[in-house]
Amino acid sequence: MMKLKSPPVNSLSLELLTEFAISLEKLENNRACRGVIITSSVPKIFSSGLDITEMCGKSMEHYTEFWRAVQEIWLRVYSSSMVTVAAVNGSSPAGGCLIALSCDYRIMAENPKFSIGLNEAQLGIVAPFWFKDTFVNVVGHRIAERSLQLGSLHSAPEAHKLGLVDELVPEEKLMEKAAAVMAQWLALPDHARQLTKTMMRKPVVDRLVAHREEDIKNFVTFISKESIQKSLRMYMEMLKKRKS
Ligand SMILES: CC/C=C\C/C=C\C/C=C\C/C=C/C(=O)SCCNC(=O)CCNC(=O)[C@H](O)C(C)(C)COP(=O)(O)OP(=O)(O)OC[C@H]1O[C@@H](n2cnc3c(N)ncnc32)[C@H](O)[C@@H]1OP(=O)(O)O
Repeated sequence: MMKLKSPPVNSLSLELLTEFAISLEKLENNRACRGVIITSSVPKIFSSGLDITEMCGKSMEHYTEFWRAVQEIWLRVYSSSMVTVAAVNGSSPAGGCLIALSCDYRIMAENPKFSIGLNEAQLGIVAPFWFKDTFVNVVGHRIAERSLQLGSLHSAPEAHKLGLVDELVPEEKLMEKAAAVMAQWLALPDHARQLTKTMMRKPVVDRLVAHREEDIKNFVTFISKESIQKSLRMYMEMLKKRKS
């Protein structure tokens, strides 16, 4: 099991992304490990998505390093040879949702206060093509398009209805259910499951691998724009105001 632990809200900072990638690599290289459940040890939050402070007021070099780390974590989770189950035990916007979408199966706590989705448009930013592709592969083109254009965050019941999560279970049953799903998936021979996963996911993975440097350049150019920086600063202020 891998538990995200970066209070208060599990923002995906460069440090957390780097630790996450190292942990995944260790598991991937351990032949005895055939599956991983990804969850959070922060109450009510799976992950608040990418750490917005990493994308605000920093240098081009920093944005480059940060975006490479974001790409890396997606490539590792999405193309993992292990069975990956997301036990979504709290809200999961944007980058947090991407982590869950990249797993093989998603189980969410059936708490209507928890929400999940790719809400980038609400921040005035655009989900990159590989976020979009991952989303489309889970919910289909029409639902993904509407949800992305509106930057929707869906309540747990709504997310289940849309197919964004596979199952809802009472919060106290989440880990038990995740373990049962893992056992079901691990009952199959690894090689057949792995080859099938690769067949389904390879085109999307290859697309980023082929355009990785261009994607970094696009991100750095986009995020460095003063209008985008202003949107991000306003969003952070809104988060702080909402609190007080
Ligand atoms: C042409 C295109 C080319 C390339 C692509 C270009 C761009 C694409 C770039 C990036 C994609 C972005 C992906 C992302 O993931 S952006 C992050 C989106 N996340 C969110 O919108 C979530 C925001 N947070 C919340 O809604 C709430 O915090 C949450 C529901 C998670 C928890 O609520 P709660 O009431 O429990 O806590 P808060 O008081 O709100 O937060 C505590 C504390 O944490 C700070 N915070 C929250 N989220 C973040 C974050 N994602 N990053 C950094 N900091 C965050 C919040 O401000 C509070 O701080 P403080 O007031 O100092 O205590």
